[in-house]
Amino acid sequence: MSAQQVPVVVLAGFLGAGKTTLLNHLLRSARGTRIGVMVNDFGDIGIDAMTVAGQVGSTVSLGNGCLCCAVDASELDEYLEVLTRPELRLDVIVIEASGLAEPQELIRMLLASENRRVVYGGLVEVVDAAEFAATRERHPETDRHLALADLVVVNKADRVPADGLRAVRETVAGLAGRAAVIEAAHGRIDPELLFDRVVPEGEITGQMSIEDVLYGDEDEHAHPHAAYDTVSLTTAVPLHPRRLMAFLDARPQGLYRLKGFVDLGPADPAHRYRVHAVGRFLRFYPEPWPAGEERLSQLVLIGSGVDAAALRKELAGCELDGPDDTPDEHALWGVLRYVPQDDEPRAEDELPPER
Ligand SMILES: Nc1nc2c(ncn2[C@@H]2O[C@H](COP(=O)(O)OP(=O)(O)OP(=O)(O)O)[C@@H](O)[C@H]2O)c(=O)[nH]1
Repeated sequence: MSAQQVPVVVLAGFLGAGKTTLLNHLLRSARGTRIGVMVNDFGDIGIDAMTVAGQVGSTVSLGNGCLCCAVDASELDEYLEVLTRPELRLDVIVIEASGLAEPQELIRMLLASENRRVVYGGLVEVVDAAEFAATRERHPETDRHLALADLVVVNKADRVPADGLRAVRETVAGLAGRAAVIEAAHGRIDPELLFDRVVPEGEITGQMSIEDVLYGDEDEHAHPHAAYDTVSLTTAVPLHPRRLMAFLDARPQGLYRLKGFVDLGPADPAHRYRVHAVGRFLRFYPEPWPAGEERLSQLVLIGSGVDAAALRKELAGCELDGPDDTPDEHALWGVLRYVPQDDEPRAEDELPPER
């Protein structure tokens, strides 16, 4: 590897596994390491890009859609070109793949990149320990992703009992071959683990050879997107907390992931609420409205077999309907039940410090 080459690490894992959380931990704790970030969000609104703040001001959102579906690597190359400018002096670039990405495709694109200043730096797969068995059942390709990984982070260790965690770890280790497998809560891994695992040129660790990655059987790709729909919603009308909770409590089984920010209007004018749902897991993280920020609710919903029109209609029904539709003083309680308690980090703890 020449001295000028910047390793590009791919950070992948299924929807909601904790990629953004881990990335923010890295940005916060990798003092001295200059990290460039590319976020490959899924949906019209770049929620992830809004919640990742690069240390060097080099956060680039790849915009709508999934990078692994791009027909050619031109967009990726364009962004790599920007991030590898010598004046940025980046030590490493991390691409956070969308939760529905096919990491093999991303790796292929990186290996095929004509940018001489980058070198593939390995695949980090984040696994949600609590959802692992169910995700694997629905997505057999999980096994193939783990086989490609150089480092697997079994995240959300705090959400499963010790024996369950051990079982997940053993299964993951069996699938991940020679890759390192570590447990983490809230993505708190030692940054050295990631940045030292730069793969020497021409060699990919793990069980698959470089030929497997480059020329692997295309038909094997059961591409997860086909089965998933994304619904994005932006509204300047505040939402009624009680109706929002009724919607969330009754959300359809297929609606696996929901993320974004909501404005609860007069129920709490001082805060916006960051919201995350992953499977049946639901959390709200209140945070002061950033000064000068337009008060919007922005949500991305991802699921399979969901009725997009019905979801839009239900969400529209959560909007406050004129001055008489005012939430009473108890309306916020349902939301507050899902705000993490003191023993669980709040979203702001997972964000990098202000620069
Ligand atoms: N209890 C617990 N919650 C976690 C942990 N890591 C992440 N979370 C929460 O899980 C939710 C999803 O985390 P994200 O980091 O946004 O997940 P992601 O993989 O980036 O999600 P997508 O971009 O949608 O694929 C958020 O509410 C996080 O706060 C963890 O280790 N334990």
